Amino acid sequence: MSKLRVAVIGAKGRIGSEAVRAVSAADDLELVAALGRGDRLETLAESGAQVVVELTHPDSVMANLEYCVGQGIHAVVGTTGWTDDRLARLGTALDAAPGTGVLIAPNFSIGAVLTMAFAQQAARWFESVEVVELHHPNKADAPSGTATRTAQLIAAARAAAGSPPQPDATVTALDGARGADVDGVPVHSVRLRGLLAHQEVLLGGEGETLTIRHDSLHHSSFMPGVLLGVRRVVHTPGLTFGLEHFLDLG
Ligand SMILES: NC(=O)C1=CN([C@@H]2O[C@H](COP(=O)(O)OP(=O)(O)OC[C@H]3O[C@@H](n4cnc5c(N)ncnc54)[C@H](O)[C@@H]3O)[C@@H](O)[C@H]2O)C=CC1
Ligand SMILES: O=C(O)C1=N[C@H](C(=O)O)C[C@H](O)C1
Repeated sequence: MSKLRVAVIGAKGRIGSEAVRAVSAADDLELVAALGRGDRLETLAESGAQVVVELTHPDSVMANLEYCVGQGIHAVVGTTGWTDDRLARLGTALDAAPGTGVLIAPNFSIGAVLTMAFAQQAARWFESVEVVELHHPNKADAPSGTATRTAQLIAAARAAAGSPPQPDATVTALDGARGADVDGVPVHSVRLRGLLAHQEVLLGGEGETLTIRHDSLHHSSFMPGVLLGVRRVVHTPGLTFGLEHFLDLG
């Protein structure tokens, strides 16, 4: 059986270099291109890439994806920075490229995907919920894509359950003291040398709290999700947002 031809953009980065290793080691995949900043996107089409793994920077990802989708190359995207406007732009590009699939995964690690699912499930049962994400200090953005998505899912679950706004009588003396507001859920970002990627969802009710915590301790934690995405995206036209759609979470 012929191997799936895969390219990585952002190949010298923290997660990109791990993806290059993981794709190269997979028996059913062939690494046909590994692009860094300044390399020509045309290399992707010339190499015959069927799937691109995009792991660059929020400032780069749109142009890279518009090129790939325009060429009918499927994409698995870990890069952050997704807004409704950007998703709409990508949707328009995909409409013009029927058969092409793009997976955007705010987080490729199974533990992080489960954290989001558990938080969504728990959200309606607690009065209060806050998200704390903790990352290495070289991270491009804050809050993390995972924390933003987690907060959005929690807010949607609370809205569906008819939950009232969270109790909070605080008068803040300094801007930012209560974190960023994502759909009514406070999100706090910590940047600390020594960390990689971590998240806590804190839920509070009468006389009890529940903490859901996930830690990515190495970039290898993201690779099973990247490889699953590569194998599945070629059979999944259109836009898929979230790796959970490729997992059977029961
Ligand atoms: N979804 C997930 O599970 C994960 C997502 N990420 C996200 O992936 C992105 C990259 O993260 P890191 O690897 O830590 O960053 P990094 O800075 O270590 O690597 C990014 C690489 O992309 C390159 N690059 C930037 N623009 C480019 C372009 N136009 N063409 C080709 N290469 C380009 C940079 O030169 C750099 O080598 C971030 O948005 C981060 O949040 C990171 C880890 C896991
Ligand atoms: O930049 C990172 O490192 C990570 N970025 C993603 C995010 O913003 O959620 C995923 C993971 O947290 C690691």
